[in-house]
Order: sequence, then C-alpha cells, then structure tokens
Amino acid sequence: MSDAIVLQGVTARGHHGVLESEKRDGQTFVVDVHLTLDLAPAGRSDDLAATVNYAEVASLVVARIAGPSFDLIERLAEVIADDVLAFDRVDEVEVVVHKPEAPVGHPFSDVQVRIRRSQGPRAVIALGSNLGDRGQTLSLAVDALRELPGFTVTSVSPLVETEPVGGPDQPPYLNAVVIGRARLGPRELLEALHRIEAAHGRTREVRWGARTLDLDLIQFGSPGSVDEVVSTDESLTLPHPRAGERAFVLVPWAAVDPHARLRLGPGDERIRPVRELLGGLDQSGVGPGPEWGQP
Ligand SMILES: Nc1ncnc2c1ncn2[C@@H]1O[C@H](COP(=O)(O)OP(=O)(O)OP(=O)(O)O)[C@@H](O)[C@H]1O
Ligand SMILES: Nc1nc2c(c(=O)[nH]1)N=C(CO)CN2
Repeated sequence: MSDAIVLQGVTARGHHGVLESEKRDGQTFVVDVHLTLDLAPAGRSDDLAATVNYAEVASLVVARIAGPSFDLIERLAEVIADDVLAFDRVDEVEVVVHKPEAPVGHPFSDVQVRIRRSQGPRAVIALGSNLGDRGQTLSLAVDALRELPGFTVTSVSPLVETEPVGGPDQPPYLNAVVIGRARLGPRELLEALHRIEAAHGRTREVRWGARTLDLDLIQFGSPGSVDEVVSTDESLTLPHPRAGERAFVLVPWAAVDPHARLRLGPGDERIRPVRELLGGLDQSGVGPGPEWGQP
C-alpha cells in the first residue's frame, strides 16, 4: 500500500522535557504525521467518511503537544501514533517530533525522533444468536471481544432481527458484525471465538441448528492487500464461503462499514463492494433489531 496522507509541520507550544525549566517555560514542538491507508474508497466515492480527516489528525496532534507534559519526545511520538491508529482506516503511521528549541548546549538546527507503528490486519466477525436472552448474549460476546488480548474492536454494527436461513425449524436470530484489528493470527482468533462461544453454552449438534451464540470469522485482512488471508482449509475457510450470500451478515456489515468489500470466495479473483452484493440478495428476512443493551 503506497497511498498516504502526509501532514507536515503541525506546530504548537508544549511543556515536554526532562529539565524543570522545560516543564515550567514550555517551547515549540513541530510534528509531521505520515498516514498509510487505502485512499481508493475516498477516491471512488468523494466521501469524507471513506478516509481520515487530516484536520482531525492535526487537532489530535495539537492536543497532545499542548497536553500533559512528558519527559521524552519519544513518549510524545508514541501517544500521537496511538491516537492516529485509533482510526480504523489507517494501516501504518510514521510520526516525527521536532524540538528545534531543545536545550542542546551547542548550536544546532533541529532534533527529532521518528517512529513507525502498524495496525494488525482488519478482521470482520459475524455474530448470531437465536436461543436464550439473545441481546444479552451478543452484548457479552462483544465485551469478551473487547477484552481479548491481541484484538482491538474498532466498530460494532447495530443489531438486526433476522429470519433463520437454512437448517431445521428454529426461532428468529439477532445478528451483528464486529470489526477489529488483530495482532493475533487468524487461527488463534478463531480459537478465541470458539472459546467465547463455549462460554455461552454453544453446542454443535445440528448443522445450521439453533444456537445461543455463533461467531464466524468472515474476512481476515483487506481483500486484495498483502495482509489478506485466503484459505481453503475446512477448519478455517477465508473469506467465509457463505458470507456473500447471507443478508444477515452483509446488512449489519454494510451499516457499520458502507465501503466494505468482500472476495467472493477463497478461490475467487473477484472482489466486490458489500453494498453491491446486497443489491442482489433478498433482504426481506432482515429487519431492525433492538438497541444494544435493550431487551
Ligand atoms: N471462516 C470461518 N469462521 C468460522 N468457522 C469456520 C470458518 N471456516 C471454517 N470454519 C469451521 O466451521 C466449523 C463449523 O462452524 P459452525 O458450527 O460455526 O458452523 P455453522 O455456523 O453451523 O455454519 P456456517 O459455517 O455455515 O455459518 C468450525 O468448527 C470451524 O472450524
Ligand atoms: N438469520 C440467520 N440464519 C442463520 C444464521 C444466522 O446467524 N442468522 N446462522 C446460520 C449458521 O451460521 C444459519 N442460519
């Protein structure tokens, strides 16, 4: 990925430094931020929501420069990198902090630190429940994902109420989609999903039968990018082979990421916008669900 947004020379006064006089008097800090992200969705749609607003990044940087004092500019760079990586769309960030008035004791023009930090691949997880207190179970599953080491939840879709698709006669489902960034590998993530399912009384007796909780890994990495994982292995097929035909997955996914794209199958070259796939599906069995946290 070579697309980037580059914001240079964001300047503000701050009180970072090891010396008492630096903390007391303050000085000028200058920050450059280089964000690596896919700009094609914004290029195609002309929609600010499909990219990162550089003015928001500048405000975050100024807030950190002017905010609570750190001893080291390394620390200032690190917190700025963390703030920028909280934008789900950013794959990698480089932060340079300049301190041109630093007390160096000799003539000099600038001192700077430069760090580069990356997100893990983006993972899309589909949630479903049609037994017990469905909303409560799905809320607890999202909590468990938020607490999962090596996984950062970045977005949670609204709940949808859906008619069962396939399998025996069974009650209606609540479904949702969670998107996150994974430092875990896809297998470790699937094992963690199975542990969360088991903690909520999930059993596997009937294929496509009723269940307290179902967590499917829909996609790991961005389709077409180097971090995408494609697998035909039966124990972990990626992308999930039935996702493209399931309105109960695609409706909540498109609601939380209108620019999402899906490879049509593990052996398939075709990558399609989720909204386009939805256009070809019968969505009559999918309706709005309760608010999160409401019965
Ligand atoms: N992408 C994937 N996400 C989740 N499970 C997968 C995936 N690929 C393969 N599997 C395997 O599928 C097996 C059955 O999973 P599960 O019981 O959740 O299926 P299901 O929900 O009844 O059906 P479906 O897979 O059609 O949603 C699991 O043991 C798992 O190893
Ligand atoms: N509406 C709906 N139907 C389903 C679901 C689901 O989550 N929602 N899951 C299935 C197997 O994973 C089978 N059928």
